[in-house]
Amino acid sequence: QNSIGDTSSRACNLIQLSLGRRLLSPYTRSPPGHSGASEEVFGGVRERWGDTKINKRGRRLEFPCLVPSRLRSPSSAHHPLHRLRWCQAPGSHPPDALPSSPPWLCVLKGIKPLRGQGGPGERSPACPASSLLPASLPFLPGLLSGTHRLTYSPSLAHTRARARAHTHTHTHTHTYTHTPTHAGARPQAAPLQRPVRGACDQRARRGPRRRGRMQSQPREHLYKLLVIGDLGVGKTSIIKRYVHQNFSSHYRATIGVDFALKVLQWDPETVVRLQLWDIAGQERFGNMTRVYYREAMGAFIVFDVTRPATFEAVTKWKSDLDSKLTLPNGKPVSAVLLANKCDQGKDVLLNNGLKMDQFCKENGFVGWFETSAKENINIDEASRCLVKHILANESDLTQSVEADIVKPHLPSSKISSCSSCSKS
Ligand SMILES: Nc1nc2c(ncn2[C@@H]2O[C@H](COP(=O)(O)OP(=O)(O)OP(=O)(O)O)[C@@H](O)[C@H]2O)c(=O)[nH]1
Repeated sequence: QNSIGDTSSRACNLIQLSLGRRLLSPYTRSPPGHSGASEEVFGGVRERWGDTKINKRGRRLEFPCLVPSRLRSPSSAHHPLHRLRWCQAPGSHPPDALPSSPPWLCVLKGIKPLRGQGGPGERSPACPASSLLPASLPFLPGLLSGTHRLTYSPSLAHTRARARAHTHTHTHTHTYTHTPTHAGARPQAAPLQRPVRGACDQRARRGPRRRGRMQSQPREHLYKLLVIGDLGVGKTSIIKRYVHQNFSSHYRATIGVDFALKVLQWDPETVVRLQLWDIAGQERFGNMTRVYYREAMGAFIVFDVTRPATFEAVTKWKSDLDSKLTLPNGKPVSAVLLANKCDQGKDVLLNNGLKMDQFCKENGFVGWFETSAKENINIDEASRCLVKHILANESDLTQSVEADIVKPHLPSSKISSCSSCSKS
């Protein structure tokens, strides 16, 4: 338990949330009268907490967890990754509106706004009552230190909404600080050790359409990817290999969900950040997958080539995914099939590559790869295949949003001017 400050105070509100292997209990509201800011390093995240602010009517607002204003951007409330949310602890004074100016925006991670408290969760679109969503904790450290410029493509849903409002789509740019010290910034994987099989549907275009931009800033994409499959097939090991370049033969079952971040330099102009959600194999039998799947852009479905039963479960995982998650245009999210543990040489299932191609076609996978987390085989390739399809999907969606917009198109002779103006 990681409580902060005066926990005996009435105002202290400890919220615990178990995410994956962590027990998160970071949110303790400051006691009344406490107006200073404290900092707590939590899960590698340096957070400010306990600040108070006096609003125009002299009410003191208390914030259980705060992030610096430099994270604010027009899109931050809808940010698919950081899930910046407005939130307040129960019993504290609700603000009349979201603070419109710096210094603070509240960040919510896995906290469900309480109904009946008059809290902003009921009033603010930035904090829907259903915001019980695990946080992107591994991503915040990078955001809170160093200097970095981010061009952020908003989530697809958000793009669509903005496009409707403004009749054109665009990216948002905001500045925040960043030091590439996290694991995602580590060097790329070593080259493959042996020829491997697999296939990636090549129909996806090479990447997002380039748009004319004033300056050549790197474009950043943030994508949530799911890694799902039966117990013990090697999901965690694949992520560990991909992100941290290590492997352990020790098996420890994932509980709930775990997270990791991988940063890819996609091309000289594009950086892709992958938020990998490692979902416990046992979750298919629980109710949480719907929550975990939310807003994901792609998925790896993993099976163990040494255990045919895990291959049989692949179709169940895929239909679970498709029934709970679709892109804004109603299409299924891109999914890549990983036949893991191919180093064990028992890949009878895969001896006929053609059959696997057929299986993927029938079940809506954009590709399949024989992988080994142990020997680092094909993991980078599988990821590139998935990202390529996600980028292509995003590009298609942006275009369809643009196509949806109805622009008035009148012949010039029929363009009427204001009658009162023409009278003069
Ligand atoms: N030989 C071999 N063993 C592997 C490979 N990948 C994972 N393993 C082993 O398989 C076992 C299970 O791996 P995990 O990565 O924990 O499996 P998981 O799918 O995350 O399991 P859950 O968290 O329970 O869903 C561990 O003992 C790993 O060392 C691989 O590519 N080759």
